[in-house]
Amino acid sequence: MPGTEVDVVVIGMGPGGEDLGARLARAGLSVVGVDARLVGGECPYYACVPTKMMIRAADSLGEAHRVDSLAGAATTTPDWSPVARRIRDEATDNWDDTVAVDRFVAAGGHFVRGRGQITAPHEVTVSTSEGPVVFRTRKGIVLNTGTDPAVPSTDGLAETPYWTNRDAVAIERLPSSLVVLGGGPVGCEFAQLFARFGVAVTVVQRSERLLPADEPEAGELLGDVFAQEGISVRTGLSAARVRYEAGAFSVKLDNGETITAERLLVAAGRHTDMAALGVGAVGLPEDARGVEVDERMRAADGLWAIGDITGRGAFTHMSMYQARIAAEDILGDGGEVADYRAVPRVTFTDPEVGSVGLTEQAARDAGLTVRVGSALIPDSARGFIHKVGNRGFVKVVEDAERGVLVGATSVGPNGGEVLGALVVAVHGAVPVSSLRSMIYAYPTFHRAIESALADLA
Ligand SMILES: Cc1cc2nc3c(=O)[nH]c(=O)nc-3n(C[C@H](O)[C@H](O)[C@H](O)COP(=O)(O)OP(=O)(O)OC[C@H]3O[C@@H](n4cnc5c(N)ncnc54)[C@H](O)[C@@H]3O)c2cc1C
Ligand SMILES: NC(=O)c1ccc[n+]([C@@H]2O[C@H](COP(=O)([O-])OP(=O)(O)OC[C@H]3O[C@@H](n4cnc5c(N)ncnc54)[C@H](O)[C@@H]3O)[C@@H](O)[C@H]2O)c1
Repeated sequence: MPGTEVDVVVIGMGPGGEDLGARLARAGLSVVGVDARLVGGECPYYACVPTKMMIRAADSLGEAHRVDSLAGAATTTPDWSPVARRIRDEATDNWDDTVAVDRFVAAGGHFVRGRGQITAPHEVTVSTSEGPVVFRTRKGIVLNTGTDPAVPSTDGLAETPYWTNRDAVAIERLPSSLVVLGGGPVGCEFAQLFARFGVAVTVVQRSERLLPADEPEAGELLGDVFAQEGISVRTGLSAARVRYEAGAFSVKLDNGETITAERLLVAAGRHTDMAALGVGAVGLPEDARGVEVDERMRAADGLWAIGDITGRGAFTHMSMYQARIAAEDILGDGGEVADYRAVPRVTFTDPEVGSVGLTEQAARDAGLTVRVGSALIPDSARGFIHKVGNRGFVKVVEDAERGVLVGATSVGPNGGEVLGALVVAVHGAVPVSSLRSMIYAYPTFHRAIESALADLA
């Protein structure tokens, strides 16, 4: 097949691919953007934006329950319909990406709806509803294909109408009960928001605690908060068998216990099919979990990769960050190289769990001489004033030889916002002595940073 010659083909238009494609098109390159589903990717249609709208609503209910302790009495009548409406109308345009496609086209890009595959170096074949379309690239191909929900091979699960995040954000009606398989960020965010709407939620988490990628104190605290809110958290367990009969799931755990619920949500991580992307055509392993890239996002001659598939943190801000670096490289502008020392991440539970850089254990494993300090939010003036809902802490991890923070965690009300100061500290390698000499406004939650720094030992 001869194929159309263009400068760049972007396969998969997640947040980074959309941004990079438009940047290159605005710079005058001929750019083809390919997406099998919706331009913008997982984040606006199935992940960050709709889930944070759900959380915003659920947290308003959670906060209303605190009125009793602080300001009299409040009763709530939870109703999912405003949430469903907001997601449909304000977040996703009823899962229609016309606005995003038009934005890309207005920037000068050419959009093709279909599934792209690398079929040779500098060659992409797109399976469209009208048959295959071939493009040859002068500069190269950018992969931003993201991930799909990983579905465990649990006996019987595949035959059931389980939900993934893509189903859960589109529901019109709440279930009465829900089992969540997985206690990472996706499982924890969904578990709490549904529980706050009155759903009876059980989290089954294979690891020994929730949010195992974060500091142990964070997962332990969240487990306590979940228990207080009536969420059943079953750690160190996974499902051995799943059945769906008469409108109910029954989940047999590997300790023999059986849990029943109206719905089951799979939140057990993500996966990507490298073979289907055709990376073997440019000499990359098809059985890999992702695409390895250098500091300018180059994966092979004429191939760049950005976003979740690079394995550097499955976050929208990472996809956008890498997009900027790859775009500058493609345009020959030199530009910056990737620096992953201060990657921030926030799980939007209540309390929010924010972290940056290395955990204490990761810093020790890296051979650093580590000092840690922490401070509890309830012990701070603001935590005392806040009272109910004040659980949280700030923990800082110092490379004692250099006298700089290499990691930090901020859990609490607005924990993700407090994290901002800690990201500056880690990214800028601000000396701990300077951080200690700063003035921290009274009575803010971020004053706990000052206390955690004073605790460094
Ligand atoms: C429930 C949930 C909540 C989340 N919340 C947050 C959050 O609050 N903050 C945050 O930073 N991150 C969050 N994330 C992670 C975030 O969604 C991703 O990191 C983000 O979408 C970036 O992904 P990406 O750029 O790799 O591509 P994606 O967004 O995954 O998009 C990839 C695109 O490629 C397309 N595609 C795939 N294969 C092909 C192919 N062969 N041909 C053509 N097109 C293809 C897909 O259709 C898709 O549109 C959340 C994730 C989940 C699941
Ligand atoms: N706020 C945010 O930034 C945000 C929110 C959601 C997701 N994300 C990103 O999306 C990615 C995916 O998140 P996730 O929570 O789906 O994945 P994850 O891999 O972080 O967590 C999945 C959890 O499921 C557990 N698990 C796996 N198989 C299981 C089984 N069979 N039974 C019980 N438990 C099982 C694992 O122990 C693990 O802790 C993450 O990288 C995350 O950072 C980010």
